[in-house]
Amino acid sequence: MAGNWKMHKTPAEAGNFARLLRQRVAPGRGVEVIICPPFPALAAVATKLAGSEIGWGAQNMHWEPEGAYTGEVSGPMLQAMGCRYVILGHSERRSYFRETDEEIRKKVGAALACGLRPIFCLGENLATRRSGKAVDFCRRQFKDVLEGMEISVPDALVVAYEPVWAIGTGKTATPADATEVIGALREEAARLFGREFSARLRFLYGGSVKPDSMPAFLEEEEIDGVLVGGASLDIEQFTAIIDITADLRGNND
Ligand SMILES: O=C[C@H](O)COP(=O)(O)O
Repeated sequence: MAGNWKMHKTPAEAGNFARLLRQRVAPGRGVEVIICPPFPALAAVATKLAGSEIGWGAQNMHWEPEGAYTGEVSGPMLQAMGCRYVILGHSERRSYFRETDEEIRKKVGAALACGLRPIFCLGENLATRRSGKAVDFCRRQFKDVLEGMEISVPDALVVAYEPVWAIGTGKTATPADATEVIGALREEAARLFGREFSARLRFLYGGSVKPDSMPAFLEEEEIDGVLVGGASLDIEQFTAIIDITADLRGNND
């Protein structure tokens, strides 16, 4: 269960949320939980979550380790502060900041090289969905970013399928639609990295996930978890999502 906070929460608000989350999510529930605050709040979250099972990550990084790139943050800088995850290729970065698959590929490679786990996002827009080409489009995004990449173990990477038209709109893809795309991505992963790797690679669904909409996704065998935007900002909704997941996975001790 990963929460993408986007451009929300001050360091104080983020630290407070992390403290509450730690209190509310009992260890050993068998659900991996990650929150991804904005850069200025990372240190506050890291402090509150130190020594807990809850992970945290960033929402972007540059592909170079250092240099004259005003306003940018590098993978080694994140890694040095204890960060384990980084969201890359989110559709908001692709659309508002014109990030291309080529740049995302460089970022994913740089993150893997410095020991960060990319949460690599992809997904089609509404026009592509309506044209019936969503599966081919997502498969191409996956291949363009990952083909030829050195990935030591499937656990080094997480892939999030987020149809653009479902993000922040209140509309979700159907679980069957998500399964169709993720199934095709798994086939592509098998072609690129082998069957065993592909079977263990984790895929998330993202797009207007709420406590009431998420169980249907988790019941699909292809879907390993969810990437939550708006609902991850609210402690009640986010912990409800975690509790439901623990129940569905049979780990509600
Ligand atoms: O990264 C998260 C996604 O953009 C989903 O956001 P949302 O749950 O607010 O639709």
